[in-house]
Amino acid sequence: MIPELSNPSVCMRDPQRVEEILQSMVKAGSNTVQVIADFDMTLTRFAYKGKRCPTCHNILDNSNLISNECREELKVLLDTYYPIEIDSARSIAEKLPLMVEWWTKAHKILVQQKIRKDLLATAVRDSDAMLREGYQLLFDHLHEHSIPLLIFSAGIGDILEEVIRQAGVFHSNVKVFSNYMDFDESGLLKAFKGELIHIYNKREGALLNTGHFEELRTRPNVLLLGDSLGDLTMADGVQDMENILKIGFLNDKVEERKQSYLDSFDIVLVQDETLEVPNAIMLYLTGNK
Ligand SMILES: Nc1ccn([C@@H]2O[C@H](COP(=O)(O)O)[C@@H](O)[C@H]2O)c(=O)n1
Ligand SMILES: [Mg+2]
Repeated sequence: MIPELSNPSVCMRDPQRVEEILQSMVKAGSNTVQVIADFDMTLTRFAYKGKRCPTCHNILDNSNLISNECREELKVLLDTYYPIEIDSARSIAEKLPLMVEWWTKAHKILVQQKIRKDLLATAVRDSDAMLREGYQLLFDHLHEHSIPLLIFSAGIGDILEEVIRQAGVFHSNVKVFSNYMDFDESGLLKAFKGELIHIYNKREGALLNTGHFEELRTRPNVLLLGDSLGDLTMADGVQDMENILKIGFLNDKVEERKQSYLDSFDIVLVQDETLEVPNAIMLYLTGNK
């Protein structure tokens, strides 16, 4: 049906079920579809030429907006908590308080640095952050077809927006739920706004934004893109959902995590740095292929 579903990176627990969901979505029409995507390591690359690409947080960690001492502290946190984030031997319940601990400690350190708002764009420009290959087609195609794209990220909203702005794809159909920085009147970081979003409370984040999902009530068919099992709850605010197709990028610790990803996502993309498969699905749903 979609040749890209035979790519070597594609794994599916139940290809028949994927076909049924796609057919049902095509029948309903692309004007009933919305896309909900995670950002770090989903819309952005996990690695390029063998080197890890940064998350929103890492863009700051690696920048000169923070002191060397702070960089060291953030690195210790990353080295402590990232292995926990991807540890398949621990349950989400066990990991959740540790993830809260990670985000809380990191944000506290960042706030102490009095980061300047006007320097964020330079930090992004100087970083190694990269959207996945095929991003232009995905963003532009969704925009051309007026399909809403919600980017739901436990990263840093201000950085995320800058990444997509600099890539020229922050179109009017894009909405972002994330952790936003709060600056004082002189433009120095003083706090993070609102409720913290970490990788395991996206359901709560979604339910705090019922207004957004209410507006999209006529779009009960969802294409979900994520790289963490926590991303599976990003669509929990969608009202009267009819179909959901869940695509998961499995970037790291592939063998240990493959089975749980296959059990949870409809399509698993193993170490695939491109958006080729989501794009092929998008084109199929909009009748362009
Ligand atoms: N201090 C931190 C905290 C989290 N991260 C990474 O951010 C990712 C979350 O962002 P999403 O867009 O994927 O929701 C998460 O996977 C963490 O690894 C970080 O780098 N530093
Ligand atoms: Mg992610």
